[in-house]
Amino acid sequence: MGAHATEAVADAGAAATSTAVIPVALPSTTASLEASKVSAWFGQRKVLDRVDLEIPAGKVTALIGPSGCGKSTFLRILNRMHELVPGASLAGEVLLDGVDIYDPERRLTDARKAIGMVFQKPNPFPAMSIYDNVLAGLKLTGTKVGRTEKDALVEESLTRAGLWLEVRDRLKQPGSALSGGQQQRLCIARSLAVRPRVLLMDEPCSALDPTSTRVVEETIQHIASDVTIVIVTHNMQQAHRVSDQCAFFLAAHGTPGVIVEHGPTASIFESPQDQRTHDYVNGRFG
Ligand SMILES: Nc1ncnc2c1ncn2[C@@H]1O[C@H](COP(=O)(O)OP(=O)(O)OP(=O)(O)O)[C@@H](O)[C@H]1O
Repeated sequence: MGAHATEAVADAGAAATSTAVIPVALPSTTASLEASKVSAWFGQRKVLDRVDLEIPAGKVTALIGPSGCGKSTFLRILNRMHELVPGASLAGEVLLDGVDIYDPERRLTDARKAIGMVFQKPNPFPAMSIYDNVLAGLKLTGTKVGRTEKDALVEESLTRAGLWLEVRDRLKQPGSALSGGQQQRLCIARSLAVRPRVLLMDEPCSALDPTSTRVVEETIQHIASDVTIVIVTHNMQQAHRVSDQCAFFLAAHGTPGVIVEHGPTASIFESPQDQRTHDYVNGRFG
Protein backbone atom coordinates (compact mmCIF):
# COMPACT_ATOMS: atom_id res chain seq x y z
CA MET A 1 0.00 0.00 0.00
CA GLY A 2 1.37 3.42 -0.92
CA ALA A 3 2.09 6.05 1.67
CA HIS A 4 -0.96 8.06 0.64
CA ALA A 5 -3.28 5.13 1.01
CA THR A 6 -1.67 4.12 4.29
CA GLU A 7 -2.26 7.57 5.66
CA ALA A 8 -5.86 7.44 4.45
CA VAL A 9 -6.46 4.23 6.37
CA ALA A 10 -5.11 5.85 9.43
CA ASP A 11 -7.17 8.94 8.68
CA ALA A 12 -10.58 7.64 9.31
CA GLY A 13 -10.59 18.26 5.95
CA ALA A 14 -11.03 23.74 6.92
CA ALA A 15 -12.05 27.06 5.71
CA ALA A 16 -11.26 30.55 6.46
CA THR A 17 -14.97 31.21 6.34
CA SER A 18 -17.57 29.27 8.24
CA THR A 19 -18.23 27.77 10.67
CA ALA A 20 -20.94 26.71 12.86
CA VAL A 21 -20.14 23.20 14.00
CA ILE A 22 -23.44 21.42 14.43
CA PRO A 23 -23.31 19.00 17.34
CA VAL A 24 -24.30 15.51 16.28
CA ALA A 25 -25.66 13.17 18.91
CA LEU A 26 -23.77 9.91 18.66
CA PRO A 27 -23.54 7.00 21.03
CA SER A 28 -20.32 7.45 22.96
CA THR A 29 -17.60 5.25 21.49
CA THR A 30 -14.67 7.01 23.03
CA ALA A 31 -11.92 4.86 24.57
CA SER A 32 -8.91 5.27 26.81
CA LEU A 33 -5.34 4.45 25.79
CA GLU A 34 -2.59 3.42 28.13
CA ALA A 35 1.03 3.28 27.02
CA SER A 36 3.27 1.31 29.28
CA LYS A 37 7.08 1.19 29.11
CA VAL A 38 7.09 2.09 25.43
CA SER A 39 10.55 2.19 23.86
CA ALA A 40 11.30 2.70 20.17
CA TRP A 41 14.23 2.25 17.85
CA PHE A 42 15.14 3.15 14.28
CA GLY A 43 17.73 0.50 13.47
CA GLN A 44 20.14 0.45 16.42
CA ARG A 45 19.22 3.94 17.54
CA LYS A 46 16.89 4.16 20.51
CA VAL A 47 14.62 7.19 20.27
CA LEU A 48 12.12 6.59 23.10
CA ASP A 49 12.85 5.08 26.50
CA ARG A 50 10.16 3.39 28.59
CA VAL A 51 7.45 5.97 28.16
CA ASP A 52 4.33 5.57 30.32
CA LEU A 53 1.22 7.63 29.62
CA GLU A 54 -2.45 7.29 30.47
CA ILE A 55 -4.71 8.93 27.89
CA PRO A 56 -8.22 9.36 29.29
CA ALA A 57 -11.30 8.70 27.17
CA GLY A 58 -13.16 11.69 25.77
CA LYS A 59 -10.37 14.15 26.52
CA VAL A 60 -7.71 15.96 24.48
CA THR A 61 -4.13 15.04 25.31
CA ALA A 62 -1.36 17.23 23.85
CA LEU A 63 2.15 15.89 23.28
CA ILE A 64 4.62 18.77 23.48
CA GLY A 65 8.40 19.07 23.39
CA PRO A 66 11.30 20.19 21.21
CA SER A 67 11.94 18.83 17.75
CA GLY A 68 13.32 15.30 17.62
CA CYS A 69 12.27 14.17 21.11
CA GLY A 70 10.04 11.37 19.79
CA LYS A 71 6.50 12.80 19.91
CA SER A 72 5.55 11.67 16.38
CA THR A 73 7.19 8.31 16.90
CA PHE A 74 5.19 7.84 20.09
CA LEU A 75 2.00 8.90 18.26
CA ARG A 76 2.62 6.40 15.48
CA ILE A 77 3.17 3.65 18.03
CA LEU A 78 -0.33 4.35 19.37
CA ASN A 79 -1.91 3.02 16.16
CA ARG A 80 0.73 0.59 14.94
CA MET A 81 2.11 2.83 12.19
CA HIS A 82 5.67 2.80 13.57
CA GLU A 83 6.05 -0.81 12.54
CA LEU A 84 5.56 0.18 8.87
CA VAL A 85 8.89 2.03 8.88
CA PRO A 86 11.66 -0.27 7.59
CA GLY A 87 14.13 -1.06 10.39
CA ALA A 88 11.87 0.36 13.10
CA SER A 89 11.11 -1.62 16.26
CA LEU A 90 9.47 -1.08 19.61
CA ALA A 91 8.91 -2.55 23.06
CA GLY A 92 6.20 -2.06 25.65
CA GLU A 93 2.42 -2.18 25.63
CA VAL A 94 -0.39 -0.02 24.30
CA LEU A 95 -3.79 -0.81 25.79
CA LEU A 96 -7.01 0.38 24.16
CA ASP A 97 -9.65 0.18 26.88
CA GLY A 98 -7.42 -2.39 28.55
CA VAL A 99 -6.78 -4.55 25.45
CA ASP A 100 -3.27 -4.73 24.00
CA ILE A 101 -3.32 -3.44 20.38
CA TYR A 102 -0.08 -5.36 19.75
CA ASP A 103 -1.56 -8.71 20.82
CA PRO A 104 -0.65 -11.09 17.98
CA GLU A 105 -4.24 -12.37 18.03
CA ARG A 106 -5.50 -8.93 17.01
CA ARG A 107 -5.59 -7.76 13.41
CA LEU A 108 -3.69 -4.67 12.38
CA THR A 109 -6.75 -3.22 10.66
CA ASP A 110 -8.75 -3.44 13.92
CA ALA A 111 -6.26 -1.12 15.61
CA ARG A 112 -6.27 1.24 12.61
CA LYS A 113 -10.07 1.37 12.51
CA ALA A 114 -10.33 2.09 16.21
CA ILE A 115 -7.46 4.57 16.25
CA GLY A 116 -7.49 7.00 13.32
CA MET A 117 -4.87 9.52 12.32
CA VAL A 118 -4.75 12.99 10.79
CA PHE A 119 -1.43 14.23 9.43
CA GLN A 120 0.46 17.49 9.31
CA LYS A 121 -0.20 18.11 5.65
CA PRO A 122 -3.82 17.73 4.50
CA ASN A 123 -3.82 14.66 2.26
CA PRO A 124 -7.23 14.22 0.62
CA PHE A 125 -7.22 12.27 -2.64
CA PRO A 126 -7.08 15.30 -4.95
CA ALA A 127 -9.00 13.92 -7.94
CA MET A 128 -11.62 12.13 -5.85
CA SER A 129 -14.87 13.94 -5.02
CA ILE A 130 -15.44 15.41 -1.57
CA TYR A 131 -18.16 12.76 -1.07
CA ASP A 132 -15.89 9.87 -2.01
CA ASN A 133 -13.00 11.28 0.01
CA VAL A 134 -15.13 11.03 3.16
CA LEU A 135 -15.83 7.38 2.40
CA ALA A 136 -12.29 6.46 1.30
CA GLY A 137 -11.21 5.19 4.73
CA LEU A 138 -14.15 2.76 4.81
CA LYS A 139 -13.02 1.01 1.65
CA LEU A 140 -9.44 0.83 2.84
CA THR A 141 -10.45 -0.72 6.17
CA GLY A 142 -12.90 -3.12 4.48
CA THR A 143 -15.97 -1.61 6.19
CA LYS A 144 -19.20 -2.20 4.24
CA VAL A 145 -21.92 0.45 4.26
CA GLY A 146 -25.21 0.41 2.29
CA ARG A 147 -26.06 3.10 -0.25
CA THR A 148 -28.53 5.02 1.89
CA GLU A 149 -26.30 4.85 4.92
CA LYS A 150 -23.48 6.32 2.84
CA ASP A 151 -25.31 9.62 2.34
CA ALA A 152 -26.11 9.83 6.04
CA LEU A 153 -22.55 8.95 7.01
CA VAL A 154 -21.09 11.58 4.66
CA GLU A 155 -23.37 14.24 6.14
CA GLU A 156 -22.68 13.13 9.70
CA SER A 157 -18.90 13.04 9.23
CA LEU A 158 -18.72 16.39 7.44
CA THR A 159 -20.97 17.93 10.08
CA ARG A 160 -18.82 16.62 12.91
CA ALA A 161 -15.75 17.98 11.14
CA GLY A 162 -17.44 21.40 10.85
CA LEU A 163 -17.43 21.32 7.04
CA TRP A 164 -20.95 20.31 6.00
CA LEU A 165 -22.41 23.78 5.60
CA GLU A 166 -19.53 24.81 3.37
CA VAL A 167 -19.60 21.83 1.02
CA ARG A 168 -23.10 20.37 1.04
CA ASP A 169 -23.89 21.94 -2.37
CA ARG A 170 -20.70 20.71 -4.03
CA LEU A 171 -20.09 17.20 -2.80
CA LYS A 172 -19.18 16.02 -6.30
CA GLN A 173 -16.33 18.51 -6.66
CA PRO A 174 -12.80 17.20 -6.21
CA GLY A 175 -11.09 17.37 -2.82
CA SER A 176 -8.47 19.60 -4.42
CA ALA A 177 -11.11 22.33 -4.94
CA LEU A 178 -11.04 23.10 -1.22
CA SER A 179 -8.77 25.48 0.70
CA GLY A 180 -5.96 23.99 2.79
CA GLY A 181 -7.96 24.37 5.98
CA GLN A 182 -11.04 22.82 4.41
CA GLN A 183 -8.92 19.96 3.10
CA GLN A 184 -7.68 19.30 6.62
CA ARG A 185 -11.28 19.17 7.89
CA LEU A 186 -12.11 16.85 5.00
CA CYS A 187 -9.33 14.58 6.28
CA ILE A 188 -10.84 14.78 9.76
CA ALA A 189 -14.23 13.84 8.26
CA ARG A 190 -12.58 10.91 6.47
CA SER A 191 -11.17 9.72 9.77
CA LEU A 192 -14.48 10.19 11.59
CA ALA A 193 -16.42 8.21 8.94
CA VAL A 194 -14.68 5.06 10.19
CA ARG A 195 -16.08 5.89 13.66
CA PRO A 196 -12.74 5.69 15.43
CA ARG A 197 -12.60 5.59 19.20
CA VAL A 198 -9.38 7.59 19.28
CA LEU A 199 -8.09 10.19 16.82
CA LEU A 200 -4.37 10.92 16.63
CA MET A 201 -3.39 14.29 15.14
CA ASP A 202 0.22 15.03 14.17
CA GLU A 203 0.60 18.83 14.04
CA PRO A 204 -2.70 19.11 12.16
CA CYS A 205 -2.56 22.92 11.91
CA SER A 206 1.08 23.50 11.08
CA ALA A 207 0.32 24.00 7.36
CA LEU A 208 -2.70 26.25 8.01
CA ASP A 209 -3.25 29.97 8.37
CA PRO A 210 -4.38 31.33 11.76
CA THR A 211 -8.08 31.47 10.84
CA SER A 212 -8.18 27.92 9.53
CA THR A 213 -6.21 26.87 12.60
CA ARG A 214 -8.91 28.28 14.88
CA VAL A 215 -11.59 26.45 12.91
CA VAL A 216 -9.75 23.15 13.23
CA GLU A 217 -9.29 23.83 16.96
CA GLU A 218 -13.04 24.41 17.32
CA THR A 219 -13.63 21.15 15.50
CA ILE A 220 -11.28 19.34 17.88
CA GLN A 221 -13.16 20.70 20.87
CA HIS A 222 -16.53 19.69 19.41
CA ILE A 223 -15.56 16.11 18.63
CA ALA A 224 -13.56 15.47 21.79
CA SER A 225 -16.56 14.31 23.79
CA ASP A 226 -17.12 11.33 21.50
CA VAL A 227 -13.60 10.57 20.26
CA THR A 228 -10.49 10.64 22.41
CA ILE A 229 -7.88 12.97 20.89
CA VAL A 230 -4.11 12.90 21.06
CA ILE A 231 -2.47 15.87 19.34
CA VAL A 232 1.20 16.64 18.70
CA THR A 233 1.76 20.38 18.58
CA HIS A 234 4.65 22.83 18.65
CA ASN A 235 2.23 25.64 19.29
CA MET A 236 2.06 26.20 23.04
CA GLN A 237 -0.97 28.47 22.75
CA GLN A 238 -2.73 25.75 20.85
CA ALA A 239 -1.82 23.13 23.45
CA HIS A 240 -3.15 25.50 26.12
CA ARG A 241 -6.38 26.21 24.20
CA VAL A 242 -7.39 22.73 23.11
CA SER A 243 -6.01 20.19 25.56
CA ASP A 244 -7.15 18.81 28.89
CA GLN A 245 -3.78 17.27 29.69
CA CYS A 246 -0.24 17.65 28.35
CA ALA A 247 2.78 15.38 28.25
CA PHE A 248 6.16 17.10 27.91
CA PHE A 249 8.73 15.01 25.99
CA LEU A 250 12.44 15.67 26.01
CA ALA A 251 15.51 13.95 24.52
CA ALA A 252 18.51 15.48 26.25
CA HIS A 253 21.88 15.49 24.46
CA GLY A 254 21.20 12.67 22.05
CA THR A 255 19.60 10.39 24.64
CA PRO A 256 16.25 8.73 23.84
CA GLY A 257 13.09 10.73 24.41
CA VAL A 258 11.29 10.45 27.76
CA ILE A 259 8.29 12.15 29.31
CA VAL A 260 9.64 14.67 31.80
CA GLU A 261 6.24 15.63 33.14
CA HIS A 262 2.58 15.18 32.38
CA GLY A 263 -0.62 16.37 33.95
CA PRO A 264 -3.59 18.68 33.58
CA THR A 265 -2.87 21.41 31.05
CA ALA A 266 -3.42 24.20 33.58
CA SER A 267 -0.79 22.66 35.92
CA ILE A 268 1.75 22.14 33.14
CA PHE A 269 1.47 25.78 32.08
CA GLU A 270 0.90 27.50 35.41
CA SER A 271 2.65 25.36 38.01
CA PRO A 272 4.97 22.82 36.36
CA GLN A 273 6.93 20.63 38.76
CA ASP A 274 10.07 20.42 36.63
CA GLN A 275 12.22 23.43 35.74
CA ARG A 276 12.69 22.09 32.18
CA THR A 277 8.92 22.04 31.65
CA HIS A 278 8.71 25.58 32.97
CA ASP A 279 11.47 26.72 30.61
CA TYR A 280 9.95 24.96 27.59
CA VAL A 281 6.37 26.18 28.00
CA ASN A 282 7.72 29.68 28.52
CA GLY A 283 9.65 29.55 25.26
CA ARG A 284 13.13 29.50 26.80
CA PHE A 285 14.22 26.64 24.51
CA GLY A 286 12.89 24.36 21.79
N1 LIG B 1 12.09 7.12 9.64
C1 LIG B 1 13.08 7.41 10.49
N2 LIG B 1 14.29 6.81 10.38
C2 LIG B 1 15.29 7.08 11.24
N3 LIG B 1 15.20 7.95 12.27
C3 LIG B 1 14.02 8.57 12.42
C4 LIG B 1 12.90 8.34 11.56
N4 LIG B 1 11.86 9.10 11.96
C5 LIG B 1 12.32 9.78 13.05
N5 LIG B 1 13.60 9.46 13.32
C6 LIG B 1 14.42 9.99 14.43
O1 LIG B 1 13.77 9.67 15.65
C7 LIG B 1 13.85 10.74 16.57
C8 LIG B 1 12.45 11.13 17.00
O2 LIG B 1 11.78 11.66 15.87
P1 LIG B 1 10.28 12.17 15.93
O3 LIG B 1 9.89 12.58 14.55
O4 LIG B 1 9.46 11.16 16.61
O5 LIG B 1 10.43 13.45 16.89
P2 LIG B 1 9.41 14.63 17.11
O6 LIG B 1 9.51 15.00 18.55
O7 LIG B 1 8.08 14.28 16.59
O8 LIG B 1 10.07 15.76 16.20
P3 LIG B 1 9.35 16.97 15.42
O9 LIG B 1 8.71 17.80 16.49
O10 LIG B 1 10.49 17.67 14.73
O11 LIG B 1 8.36 16.37 14.47
C9 LIG B 1 14.60 11.86 15.87
O12 LIG B 1 15.94 11.82 16.27
C10 LIG B 1 14.48 11.51 14.40
O13 LIG B 1 15.61 11.95 13.68
